[in-house]
Amino acid sequence: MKITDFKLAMLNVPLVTPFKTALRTVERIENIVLIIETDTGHKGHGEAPATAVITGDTHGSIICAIKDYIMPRLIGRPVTDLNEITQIIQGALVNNLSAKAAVEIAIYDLFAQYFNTPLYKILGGGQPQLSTDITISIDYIDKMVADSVQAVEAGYEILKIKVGKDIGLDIKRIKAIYAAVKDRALLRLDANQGWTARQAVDALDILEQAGVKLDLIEQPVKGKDLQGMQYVTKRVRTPVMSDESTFGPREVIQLIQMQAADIINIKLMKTGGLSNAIKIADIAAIYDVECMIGCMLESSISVVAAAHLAVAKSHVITKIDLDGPSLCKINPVESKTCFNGPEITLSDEPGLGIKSVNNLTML
Ligand SMILES: C[C@H](N)C(=O)N[C@H](CCC(=O)O)C(=O)O
Ligand SMILES: [Mg+2]
Repeated sequence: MKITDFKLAMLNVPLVTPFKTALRTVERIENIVLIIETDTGHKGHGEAPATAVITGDTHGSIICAIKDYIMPRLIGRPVTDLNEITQIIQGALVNNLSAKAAVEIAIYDLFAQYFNTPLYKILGGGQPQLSTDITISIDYIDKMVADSVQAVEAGYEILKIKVGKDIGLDIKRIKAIYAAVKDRALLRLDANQGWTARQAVDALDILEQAGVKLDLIEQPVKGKDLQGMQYVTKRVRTPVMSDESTFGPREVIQLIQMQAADIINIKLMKTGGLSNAIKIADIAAIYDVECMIGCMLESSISVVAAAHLAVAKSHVITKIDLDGPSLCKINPVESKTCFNGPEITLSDEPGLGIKSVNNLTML
């Protein structure tokens, strides 16, 4: 099975409700989709969102990196040369991690299709069911409480509450949501770098003393502020998780050695795809550090790739934040993978099990 050609397209899917974090507000998914073609007629699918505020990647940079730097180096290669291909992808240019992720996802899709096996089995097997949390966007307190109650009534048992804009209001937001759902749902917080280290410690002290129990606090301080992450991790009882602080395996090793977080959030769009995500999961397992598998605003193309990885690495990936498809008004992907509220059930079709993708404009 040799790579012969590729197509790029823009995927456009409206969100159920605007997605609001400390960093940005988004109303629709507009992601680049890559379809890699082969001499056997098999097609591999990949996806890259332009999350410029986190990864620095824009639609223009993703298209240019795939079209001009990565894919020309892969045409003619057999997909079974997986390790050589991932080396070429990672070495084709620096940064551009979302573009690299899209290409790697499509290549792993084809690699598993070559063996006529679902990707999670190629990656090590496991039970193909996961249960994800759902994100509650940052908003007025009443709206966040109403959204939280609605999510619980829809079957979600873990809520990821966005905070990080105003520390005083954030404390009120969390207390109000906790009071409304505490017996029915576990709360995770994501400040998306919006607090200082002192603010984070003070806020978590206040919440802990008020009896608010939290599953974790994600990225309380700026991504580059590892000292700040370490300061918070040392002082609060709530587990601290890194997101914007850790992209690739080297950063994960440094963070673990500094004890600057308790948990690592792995996202394919930060690692540049599956090969580095696998390395991070293996490193974390060596150090006995738990991981979350997370996503950006992604549809079920790249989210399903992340889900296959999480199934295969469930011994270390114990927390699931793969709610991208749940936040969308429609699922543009035709496949047997099932998204039913929090439950994700992977298909046993070869590769990622993608039959076709709707809502695409070819580029
Ligand atoms: C969608 C996911 N639950 C999430 O919250 N991801 C964000 C970043 C998403 C974005 O801005 O596209 C995160 O974990 O920080
Ligand atoms: Mg985050």
